[in-house]
Amino acid sequence: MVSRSGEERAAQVAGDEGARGRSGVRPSATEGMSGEERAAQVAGDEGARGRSGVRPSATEGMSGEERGDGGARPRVVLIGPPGAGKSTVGRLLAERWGLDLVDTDAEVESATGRTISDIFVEDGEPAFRALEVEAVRAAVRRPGVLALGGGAPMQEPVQELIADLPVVLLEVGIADASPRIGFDRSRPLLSVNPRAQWSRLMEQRRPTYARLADVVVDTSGRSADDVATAVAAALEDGAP
Ligand SMILES: Nc1ncnc2c1ncn2[C@@H]1O[C@H](COP(=O)(O)OP(=O)(O)O)[C@@H](O)[C@H]1O
Ligand SMILES: O=C(O)C1=C[C@@H](OP(=O)(O)O)[C@@H](O)[C@H](O)C1
Ligand SMILES: [Mg+2]
Repeated sequence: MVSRSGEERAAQVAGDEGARGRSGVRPSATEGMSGEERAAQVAGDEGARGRSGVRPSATEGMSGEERGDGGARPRVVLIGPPGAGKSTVGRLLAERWGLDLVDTDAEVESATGRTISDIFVEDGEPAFRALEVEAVRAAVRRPGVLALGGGAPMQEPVQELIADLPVVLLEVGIADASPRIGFDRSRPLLSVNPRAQWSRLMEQRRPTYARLADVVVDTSGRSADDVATAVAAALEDGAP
């Protein structure tokens, strides 16, 4: 874990660039962008991203009743690179807490009856990203542990949907990610030149991951069980 004292965490939460504002309201990701940049961002072109901030959540500060969801929300949202262990640690946390694991990749697969790879190959990435947003939209109204796919937090609607939830970034470097995921074909974005592709994607994504995270837990050289313990401890320690 990048262990943060309550003060450091508060600093992160209050920071101008990299976290929510003092009011808890995050600035718009598209503020100040040209129409083209905005369109590229919505369409999933990560190259056009990198501006700071995301839109304030429409539901931030609302009661469960006002949101119309009875107050159900995930206890934690796990984000991070492929191979960070989001799905695995998510399952361990769900078991510990007696909650459901909601994994957006699994939700997309069960909703469509198709694998992520098939959706990418047959319909293209934008089709997958649209399904992913809908999976997150449904998931944020459910109690449980929410594990996102690695690319989900790059989508602006997803950033809005998770804006007022406790977000934990699971960090991992290429050295640990590589043996973990084996760079097989189940992750279509990594099917060609996987190590270079992983590194390129992470270079683009890291600033966004960091900005969205309330807590960062380093998973390198640690078992999934240790990581789950660190996440639970950080949350019990007063993270939002
Ligand atoms: N901390 C860890 N140490 C070693 N292996 C791990 C760890 N976390 C996950 N794994 C393994 O790495 C692989 C990828 O994990 P997964 O949870 O699917 O990652 P993600 O959902 O972040 O892409 C799985 O085989 C899992 O068992
Ligand atoms: O990084 C990405 O863009 C993706 C990560 C995958 O999830 P994991 O991060 O759980 O492997 C899955 O959503 C899809 O293959 C796309
Ligand atoms: Mg996963």
